[in-house]
Amino acid sequence: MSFLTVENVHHSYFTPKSATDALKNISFEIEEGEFISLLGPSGCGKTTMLSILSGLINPTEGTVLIDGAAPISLKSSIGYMLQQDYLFPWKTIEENILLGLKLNKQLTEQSRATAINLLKEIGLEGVENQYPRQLSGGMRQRAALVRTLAINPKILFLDEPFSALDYQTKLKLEDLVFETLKSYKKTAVLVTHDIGEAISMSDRILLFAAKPGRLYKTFRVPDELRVIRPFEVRSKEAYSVLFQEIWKELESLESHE
Ligand SMILES: Nc1ncnc2c1ncn2[C@@H]1O[C@H](COP(=O)(O)OP(=O)(O)OP(=O)(O)O)[C@@H](O)[C@H]1O
Repeated sequence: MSFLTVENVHHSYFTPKSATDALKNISFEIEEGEFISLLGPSGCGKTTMLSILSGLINPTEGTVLIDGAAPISLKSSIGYMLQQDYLFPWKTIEENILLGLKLNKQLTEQSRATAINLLKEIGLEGVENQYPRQLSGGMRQRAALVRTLAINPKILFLDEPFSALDYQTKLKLEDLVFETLKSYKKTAVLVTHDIGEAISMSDRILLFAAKPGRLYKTFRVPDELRVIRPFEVRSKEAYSVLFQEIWKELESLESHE
């Protein structure tokens, strides 16, 4: 059995006057250590899918299993990286990165040392006693990544974590997150609007279509691109070929709306 399985998931949002089919008949699997991107036009259900995968909402129908368990039962071992870093401004970086461990009752001398070491690995040595406002946006997102990794999550959900950053910082952070997740062999699901980001970071890309939200097509990123860092991927011929292919699919989806 795969590490993560989604079987016949259907989700509708009900209001007193209407029902929206946000997701219809979704099935896919993710292997342990895989990096998957969810890509698609606005309203195709990416956020809804991520909320279901992370146990924030229950699907109207269907099942999700992560390592054999329902997402809701894994709450303390699910990691998030979001568009905003959600660091607490009144806490130091060290207090912020240890927060998840504290909440999960996993804070020990050992886990604290591991978290501080991660901070060093990610290039933030010496900022432990600083406050978030003293750091740049990219540094804060790196601290948020350390806070997430500190709890040693089984899986990470990344919801457009780079979209609020300037272009150069975004490219640098894509590299750093990619290398860090690969070296810790973490399974990750990224929601993004950026085709380039999806190709350069993922093993596979799931393209969703809207109205109703559905899994339209899966793209496997060529092996030659999966073994190099995201920034380098962007200069390869195979990257341009896949970019064009996905671009055309997105255009045809939008023209059918
Ligand atoms: N809480 C809600 N109540 C009612 N309808 C909702 C709710 N959340 C989402 N929807 C609808 O469900 C559909 C899928 O929304 P969702 O936010 O999952 O898509 P998305 O692909 O993440 O969009 P975007 O890229 O714009 O963030 C849309 O039609 C949206 O209007």
